[in-house]
Amino acid sequence: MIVYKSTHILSKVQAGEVIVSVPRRFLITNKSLMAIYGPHPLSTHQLLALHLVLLCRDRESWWEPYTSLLPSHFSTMPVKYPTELQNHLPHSLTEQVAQQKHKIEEDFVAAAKFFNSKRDSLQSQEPILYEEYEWAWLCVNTRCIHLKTADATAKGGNMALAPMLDFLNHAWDAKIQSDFNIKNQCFEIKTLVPYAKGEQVFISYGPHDNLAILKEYGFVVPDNVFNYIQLDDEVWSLFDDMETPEGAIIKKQILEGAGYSGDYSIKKGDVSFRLLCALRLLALEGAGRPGFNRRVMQWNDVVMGQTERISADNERRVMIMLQSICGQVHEEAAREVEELEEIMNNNSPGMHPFAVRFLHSTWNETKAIASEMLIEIEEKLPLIT
Ligand SMILES: C[S@@+](CC[C@H](N)C(=O)[O-])C[C@H]1O[C@@H](n2cnc3c(N)ncnc32)[C@H](O)[C@@H]1O
Repeated sequence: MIVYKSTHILSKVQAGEVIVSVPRRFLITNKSLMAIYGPHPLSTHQLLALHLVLLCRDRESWWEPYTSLLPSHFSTMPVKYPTELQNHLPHSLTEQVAQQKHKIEEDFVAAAKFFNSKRDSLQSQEPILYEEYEWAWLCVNTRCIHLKTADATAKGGNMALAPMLDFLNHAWDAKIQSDFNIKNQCFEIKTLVPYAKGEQVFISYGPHDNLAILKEYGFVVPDNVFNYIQLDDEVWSLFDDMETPEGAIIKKQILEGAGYSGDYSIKKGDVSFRLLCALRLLALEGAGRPGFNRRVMQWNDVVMGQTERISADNERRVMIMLQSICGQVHEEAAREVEELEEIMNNNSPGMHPFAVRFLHSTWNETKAIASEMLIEIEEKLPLIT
């Protein structure tokens, strides 16, 4: 069972009011931990996770009211999915999740080594187990704040745990400001909109699409305006399918040289300019043959914003290529939606129902974006003259 904790307003709040304020002495930072552990070779994330492990082991800890409210598991995070579910992740996420797993493993080794070197001076004598460190690492990942003030001793970013503040949930459209207030020495969250008594307060964890939220925090939000579809794999295979091997190399080098290699995407009703640039170049004929350089100059004019298009024919070919890519993505997403529905209906053991539901939702969103794009292309194609 997921225990979803959230923060609600006790009495009416005006826009501009501070809604959460965590005094410096309650922030768990690299500096505050150095006072306990001394100089150390760890990144702040590695050390915060180790500290959480040790805090949770200490039943007498002053922090028990805080640690007892931390999540009991992270089964909705892709890094914790069973293999059967991981096989349904979009390609763009598979590699990132593998990297995250590798990072946790590396951090565990570094933290365990440091702990062993300090074991005599620390009360906790039992060796650190991977499972408990992974849990603590994910707690830090899903709950830390990033302080803007520079701390030269903090490696890998000036992160901190801010107890209380980390019970605030995310909404992509939350309107807040957060910063450390040097006057009163508190980390504060100010709301930019009013709240009525009893309403849940949200903050924004950043302008993330649902796949990024799923990977870093293990949930998704409805109607996320930051959703998009990454299409690099599809674009590169189109280059290989439509060009001779030499032509593909020439065109990929042109994209590289112009700074337009990769990061191709579409979102609701919008094709990224980078993707259009790549497809416009792919639609140019005769790579490496006479006259090609002149056509590349025309392409360059469009890239630089000096003209809007190369030709009607080029635009039409771009639309047809986009149609083929979106068709492919739509087909894959529809298949994944069906397969995940089957998994949901079968109540597969070892799979958290919310994990399946969230992943299903991301594929449904991909399907919807691709489907809308296909309708738009259908309408646009006959109008290109
Ligand atoms: C900083 S904590 C927020 C407090 C959290 N709800 C708790 O129970 O401790 C971040 C975690 O809260 C959950 N969360 C935050 N915003 C959410 C939302 N809009 N919908 C569902 N879960 C959310 C996710 O599990 C995420 O990893």
